[in-house]
Amino acid sequence: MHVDDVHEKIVSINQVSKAYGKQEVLSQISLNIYKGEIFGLLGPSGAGKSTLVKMLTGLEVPNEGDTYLFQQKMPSLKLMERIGYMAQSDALYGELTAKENLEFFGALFGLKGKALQRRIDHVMSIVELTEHLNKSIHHYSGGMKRRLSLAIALLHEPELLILDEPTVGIDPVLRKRIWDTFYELNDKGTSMIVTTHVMGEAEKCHRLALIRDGGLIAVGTPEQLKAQTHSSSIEEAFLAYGGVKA
Ligand SMILES: Nc1ncnc2c1ncn2[C@@H]1O[C@H](COP(=O)(O)OP(=O)(O)OP(=O)(O)O)[C@@H](O)[C@H]1O
Repeated sequence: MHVDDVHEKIVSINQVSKAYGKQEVLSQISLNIYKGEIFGLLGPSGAGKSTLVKMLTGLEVPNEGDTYLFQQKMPSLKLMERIGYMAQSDALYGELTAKENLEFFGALFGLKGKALQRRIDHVMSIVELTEHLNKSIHHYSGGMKRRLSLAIALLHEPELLILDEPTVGIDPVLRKRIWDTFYELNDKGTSMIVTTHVMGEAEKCHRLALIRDGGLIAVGTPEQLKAQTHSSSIEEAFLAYGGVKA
């Protein structure tokens, strides 16, 4: 993280609540995220992580409260160019090849010609799918689809990446490589919000929000969260804050 970036707020979530019918999924969430951070949202399945990140992308709107991205109120179509979003379920065209999918999404972001082809080569090499570029998505495994979704999120070099469980179904060796890439992108100035229920992944974030039953139970650096609860691991800290096993 760059010291100069520390106080530039890129995400502001103010008293946000969301319900689906009678089920309250998010309750009075307030949170700021700063430029240059790799920020993790950690919580068990169903805690509300996906719903929260969908609000940042404009795919969901809160019942109460508001969210700001780059200091502008969401939802806002023009902010979409500045973010790369990787949803939890892959939004890919199964009958197309990986290359055609990348070309489609690249075009949405105004990329074309040689510049687009260069970006496609680059992002496919990051996720180690270069040799599968011309394969139809029907023939991709679940992990390959995840990696392609990540490649698409990286394609237009967004300044903020919002990644919903980016490494689910990805083996540990490639997971490490992908995290190395996250750090490289972060060094070059990309901010990141990553949801996870994997403790080891949470430890890699600069700051974390622990979420349970739609509520924020703690926010801090992994070190702070451990120190405040006299824990030796994030898992222990999460339990100490009243979380259930993530
Ligand atoms: N469109 C929807 N309609 C009704 N209920 C929903 C909808 N989307 C999410 N929910 C419910 O909201 C709760 C939170 O879901 P969400 O996907 O945000 O959790 P999560 O923390 O991302 O979990 P996971 O890690 O399993 O994806 C769950 O109980 C889920 O069933």
